Amino acid sequence: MTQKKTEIRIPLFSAQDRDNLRWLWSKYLKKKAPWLLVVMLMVLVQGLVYQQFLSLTESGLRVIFDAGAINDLIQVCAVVFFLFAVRGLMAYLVPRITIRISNQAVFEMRRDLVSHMMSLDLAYFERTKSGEIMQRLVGQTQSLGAFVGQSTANAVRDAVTVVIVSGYLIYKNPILFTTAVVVLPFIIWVMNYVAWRVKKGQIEAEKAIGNYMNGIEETVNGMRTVKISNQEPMEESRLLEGTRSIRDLQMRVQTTQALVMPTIDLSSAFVYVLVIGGGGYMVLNPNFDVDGAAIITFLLGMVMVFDPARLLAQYFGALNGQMVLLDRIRSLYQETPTIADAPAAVTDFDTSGDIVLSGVTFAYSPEQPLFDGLDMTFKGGQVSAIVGATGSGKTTILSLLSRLYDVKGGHITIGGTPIDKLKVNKLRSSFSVVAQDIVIFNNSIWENIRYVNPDATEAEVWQAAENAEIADFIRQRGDAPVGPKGAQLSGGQKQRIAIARAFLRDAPILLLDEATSALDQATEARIKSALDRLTKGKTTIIVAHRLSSVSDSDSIFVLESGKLVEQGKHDRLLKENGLYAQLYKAQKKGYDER
Ligand SMILES: Nc1ncnc2c1ncn2[C@@H]1O[C@H](COP(=O)(O)OP(=O)(O)OP(=O)(O)O)[C@@H](O)[C@H]1O
Repeated sequence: MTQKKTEIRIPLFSAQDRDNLRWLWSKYLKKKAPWLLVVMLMVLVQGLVYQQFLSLTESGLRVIFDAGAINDLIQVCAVVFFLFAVRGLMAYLVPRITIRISNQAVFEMRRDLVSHMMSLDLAYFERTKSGEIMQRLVGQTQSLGAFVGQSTANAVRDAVTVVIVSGYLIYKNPILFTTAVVVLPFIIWVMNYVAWRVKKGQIEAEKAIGNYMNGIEETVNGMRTVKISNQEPMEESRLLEGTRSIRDLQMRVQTTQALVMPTIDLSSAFVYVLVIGGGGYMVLNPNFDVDGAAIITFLLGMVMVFDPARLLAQYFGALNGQMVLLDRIRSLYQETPTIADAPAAVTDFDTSGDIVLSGVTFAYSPEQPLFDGLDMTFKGGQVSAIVGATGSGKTTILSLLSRLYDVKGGHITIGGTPIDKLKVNKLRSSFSVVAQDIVIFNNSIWENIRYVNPDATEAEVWQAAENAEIADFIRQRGDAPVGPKGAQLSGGQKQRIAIARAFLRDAPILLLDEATSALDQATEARIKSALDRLTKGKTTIIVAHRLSSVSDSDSIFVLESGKLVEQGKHDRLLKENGLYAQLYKAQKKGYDER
């Protein structure tokens, strides 16, 4: 059975579009209303100039046809020149104002987008392509800003001109004008078709551009893997495929938009013929009180209507594409953070107290539950370790403590205070974290360390660097930036920067996730003694695969598939001969065999 292909028509100016426009107006344009009013007045003057020009032309032509006084003709010419000078002045001032308004609106939109983006949960960034975010912050805001500024002002000017000149022509010769507008339904039909196709194409084009930008980011960031796996041709063809689909979609949008001009041109040619024919008939027929000057002026008026009408039609053709951009931009604002300060959030809590997880349930996605009633207590001021197989949920526990994600059930308390009753920034500032995925910025190592505490003194930063055994390397490299994402550094150097950050931050709770896994044993041993000094008296939670590095912890928690299966000190766990003992023996055997 063949499936009938049904095409979903995307509504033009849907309720959503109207709502988006209202939002744009109230958020970014309303406060500029006085300036917009000035623009409107100037635009009105421009339209009136055309009407006056037509009226004066008719008088001038009569002077010529009726062999009138030359002075009258000079007077008409002088006034026409003056009127166009006024129109020229307006044409200069209007863009000056609208460019200011639109660039300011783009600036405010980007500022708000960035600020809103910063408030969003980590989960948003994990499910959204970075290409899409960049596209909103860069291209879409720019394009929309330019459109609402200059293009819309021009469109209003054109609309005013069309209305005023048409009004004048109706007043002068209603019969001829009615004859001329027979083409209107045809123009409306074409415009409707164009607008719908443009909107549909623009939605697909925006998706394609987002995918393309994301592809570039992935390829550039993963160049090491690309090269080592000889996958340059594959990446090249992936990006080529992306550009190809953008080209095809843009061509489709622009080819459709290109229908506007010939439609208007054809319609105008038809109208001119009607006006010359019908107007000529009126002049020749004594039943009509119409002379040659009136018909020439009428024809001139029609030319003056069609030119702005053509631009106006183009504007409406593009407008639907812009509605798509507006919707994309607004959708980012509509993302709401779930991890935020509770209404009566407190700032004071006992950072040295126990960290308790009670009946914690959590899942990254409903299909894959991770914790289902997890109970754990990390004693305040002590060193606890979490061990277990890869994927058992160790890092997730650290993420839940700092509210990078919120628990789905149960609760976590620090010193007796539930963490969701604390101000989020206060909670997070109580942690020094050395994470598995270390983020390094393209700056000097020194600046990278200072990042976690911009108010630190120079001596404090150096002390932290000394503690993390990276100071000599800083002296060697000086202020040289370390490349995007720290590409010019080794894994161990990045890890030492992260450890230096933890020293510099010196927060009351330490979370160390595989903090020394990339270090050679000699460096690890040296850093370990410094870390021991750092962790002294602080609640410390260490996640480690190398069990020998956590064997002296006050308490060791053993996780298996999101469940706490064992807990205790190293010796006791060995005696119990459970999972920990198995893991420990397996690792020891591995070392002994080397
Ligand atoms: N951001 C995420 N979105 C969805 N699933 C995730 C995310 N982070 C981790 N997971 C999944 O949750 C589970 C636990 O991950 P977690 O990183 O906590 O494990 P881990 O014990 O720290 O592992 P490892 O020892 O390999 O670092 C894994 O199955 C992982 O695939």
